[in-house]
Amino acid sequence: MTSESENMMISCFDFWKDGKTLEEGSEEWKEMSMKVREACESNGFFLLRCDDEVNSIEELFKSVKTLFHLPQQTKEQHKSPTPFSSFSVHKFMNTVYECFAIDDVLLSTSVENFTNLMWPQGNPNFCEVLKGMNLKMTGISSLVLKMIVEGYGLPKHYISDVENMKSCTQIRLNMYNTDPNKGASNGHTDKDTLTVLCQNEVQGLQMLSKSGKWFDVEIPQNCFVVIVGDALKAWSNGRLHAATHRVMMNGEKERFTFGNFVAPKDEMKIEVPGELVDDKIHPLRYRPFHYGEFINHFVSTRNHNAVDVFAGI
Ligand SMILES: O=C(O)CCC(=O)C(=O)O
Ligand SMILES: [Fe+2]
Repeated sequence: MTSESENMMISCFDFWKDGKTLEEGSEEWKEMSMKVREACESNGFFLLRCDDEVNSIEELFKSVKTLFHLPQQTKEQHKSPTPFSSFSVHKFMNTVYECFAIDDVLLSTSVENFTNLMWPQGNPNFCEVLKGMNLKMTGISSLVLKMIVEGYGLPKHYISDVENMKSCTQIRLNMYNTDPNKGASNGHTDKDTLTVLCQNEVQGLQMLSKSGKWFDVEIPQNCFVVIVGDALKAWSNGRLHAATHRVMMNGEKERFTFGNFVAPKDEMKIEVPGELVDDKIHPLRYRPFHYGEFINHFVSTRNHNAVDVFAGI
C-alpha cells in the first residue's frame, strides 16, 4: 500500500499474515525484502503496519505520559554518562521538548533501574510495558536488517554482519508540550543503524525529501515508522538513504514518542560488503571505520553530515 504525500510516495508495509510473520525464505518474504530495500533507498524510511499492537501502543503512551508528568526534579535525577541520554529539556521558540534515553535496554536491569529511580515505590506496569514494546521493536529491526541482506541478494553470512549492527539498543522517550507558538525541532539523521518509532495520536514528524522539501509523515495508530540511520547508510555504501527528519510541534495536544534505536558496539568495524561496490555505478563511498570513533567525531563536531565527513571517500 502506498499513499501520496506531496510528491513523495510513503511506503506502508505489513510483515504479518494471519497473525504470523512472513516465512523467511518464502516468495512473499523475498518480495517484501525487495520492497523494503527500495523504500530504504528512495526515502530512507517506511511505515510498518502492526494491527496487533494498537492496544499495546495505547497502553505504552498512558505509561509514558505518567513519566513525563512526574515532578521535574524527579525526572532530572536520570543522568547518564552517554551523550544525549540524560533527561533533558530543549526549547524551540516557546515550545518545550523533553527527552529521556535508556541505554543498553537488552540488559535486564536497565529498565528496572530507570523505573526504580523514577518511582522509588516501584511501578512494575511501567517496566513491563516498556520492556514489551522494546522487545517488539528490536524484533522488527532484526527482520528489516535481514530483509535488506535478502533485498540486495547478499550471501547469508552478511546476516551476522547486520546482526552485529544491532548489538546495542537504546530507548528514547520524547515529549513535545502544548504551546500555541509552533516550532520545529532540529532536523537530523539518526546516527544508529535503524530506528523504530511510534507516537501517541498527535502527529508532527516531518521528513526531508532528497530534493530538499520537508513533508509531513502521518503515522496511523496501527503503525510504526522505521528509519535508516547513518551506520546502515555507510555499511550499504550509501545506497540506503539516512533520512533527515524533525518534529513540527503543533501545540494543540501533548505529543509523546517512543523510539527504539539499534546500533553497533563501539568496537565494531563497519565495512561495505564488496558485493555492494562496483567500478561504474557504485564506487566505494565509505572507508572501513569503527562505530565508536564515528560517534566520538559526531559528539565533538555535532556535524549534521558527520558520517560523510568522517568516513566518506
Ligand atoms: O519524536 C519524533 O517523532 C522523532 C524523534 C527523533 O527523531 C529522535 O529521537 O531521534
Ligand atoms: Fe531522530
